[in-house]
Amino acid sequence: YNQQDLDPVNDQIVIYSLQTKGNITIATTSNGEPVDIRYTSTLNKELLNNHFFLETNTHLNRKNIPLRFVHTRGSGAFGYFEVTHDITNICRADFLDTIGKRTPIAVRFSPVFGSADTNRFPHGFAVKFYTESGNFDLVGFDTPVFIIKDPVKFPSFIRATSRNPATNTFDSNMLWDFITLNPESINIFMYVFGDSGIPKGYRHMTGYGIHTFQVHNKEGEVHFIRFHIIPNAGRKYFTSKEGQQLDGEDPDSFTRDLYDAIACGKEVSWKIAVQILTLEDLKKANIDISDVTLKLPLDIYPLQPVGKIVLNRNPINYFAEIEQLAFCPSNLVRGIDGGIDKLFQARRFLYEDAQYYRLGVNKNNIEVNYPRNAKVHAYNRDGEAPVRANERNSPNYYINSFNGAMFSFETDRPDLVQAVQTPPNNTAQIAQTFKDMSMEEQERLIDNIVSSLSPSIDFIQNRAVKIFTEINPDFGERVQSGLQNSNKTKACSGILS
Ligand code: HEM
Repeated sequence: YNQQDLDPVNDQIVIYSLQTKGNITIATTSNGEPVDIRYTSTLNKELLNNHFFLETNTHLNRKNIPLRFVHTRGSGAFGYFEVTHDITNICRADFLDTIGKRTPIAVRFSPVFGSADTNRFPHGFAVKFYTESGNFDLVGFDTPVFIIKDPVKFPSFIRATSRNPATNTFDSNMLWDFITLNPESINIFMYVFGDSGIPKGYRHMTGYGIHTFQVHNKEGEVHFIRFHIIPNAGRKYFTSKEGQQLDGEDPDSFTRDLYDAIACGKEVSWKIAVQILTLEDLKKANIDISDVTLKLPLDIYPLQPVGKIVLNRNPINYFAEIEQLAFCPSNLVRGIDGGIDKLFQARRFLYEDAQYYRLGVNKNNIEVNYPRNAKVHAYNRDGEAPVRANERNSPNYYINSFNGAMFSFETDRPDLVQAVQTPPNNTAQIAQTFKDMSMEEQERLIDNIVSSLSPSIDFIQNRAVKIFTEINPDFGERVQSGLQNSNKTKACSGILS
């Protein structure tokens, strides 16, 4: 075969064989003992003396680790971030300090729920920057807003959008009960049910950091930014029909497209830009700038370019490099102080907790998570593998008198501002989003809402229509008429003939 004629995804294993000359090595047990070919058949033989048989089977029994309970399926790749514009006047992070400077990155894209890439729900866009002062993780979505403002509602949202505990099916009553009892969530669903709900593959997907991050410069002055990640391949989307068709034909279509594009040497890149606000802007704004259910108006706070991200390497081993990737909003670097809202505060420790359960307490010692460009000494030792060199023979406590690692002191490091958070209030923004859509776009939005809402019970539908009417009477009326014309599920209609 000629490698140029082979498909990077379909023929990966064939390409591997072309790139290797003969068998790569002798097969051994994990202990390094060569496995005799006679051990590969066990018929009429003593099993307990066959270490190969025992090891391959008992290892298989332990193959799976806990999955991420959200964003379970994902695709990832590696590359670099390059600074294209100077923002040292607002942020002292060293990976941003020189135009042209490159920092290695890992990226993972993920549908929040479901088993298909084309699922009409938000998608995750998470970037790990391996900077010289530790890893910075930007863990965002493809929507500019989040579902809720108060983190105490997060578990309920996850449960309401998960399978019904009795029927084990997705449940329209649960979803729309949650949405209508927490109407601030409608802002994100304007994107989910709107034209930007299903990106045309990850290369065309936009990313948003969503939170308002506090940053500071060398003088200790604070500013506030929102991150936007804009695809150079252009923002493109699938319609519901296209998405459903692709879901049936190839649930891995985005994963395949990303892998293929990188393997075929296509430019896979995004621009990173930020909206910048001063402390004064924050104080005088007539909206809660820290509210993750609100986007910040681009005409008032325009985008300032910062850099670009380029993906140019596919994972060599999916489990090692993507499944074990662990993004944490608490992975911040000097100069980026973090989101100023309560939801970000919750995320700071809940990701860490999830990953202790999923990957173990030494998750940052796993190669793909290790802050490889920084010098690490955390005064953490022992625990579940991997422990790397376990901080060798250095002193294991602080403060100590024996040349153990010392703490730094950054003069002018500002405290995180305490945003006063009001109850969510984003109706005006939702109304504006609806108004800004063309008639055809509104039609598609309403069709998608109706198809999701129509299996719900009447009182939930009525509650939804009331909220849509409050947003815009025409919106409410059109959802209601769509519901009247839809075929509501009848009793026992799920039985296949
Ligand atoms: C209270 C609010 C939230 C909580 C408690 C929460 C919790 C979690 C947890 C526990 C995980 C799995 C982590 C792991 O096992 O590696 C996760 C994944 C993720 N979350 Fe959140 N989340 C919240 C809000 C958000 C928001 C606002 C965004 C976007 C701005 C977001 C984006 C993501 C992404 C992209 C992933 C997948 C990361 C990956 O690819 O590994 N989450 N979330």
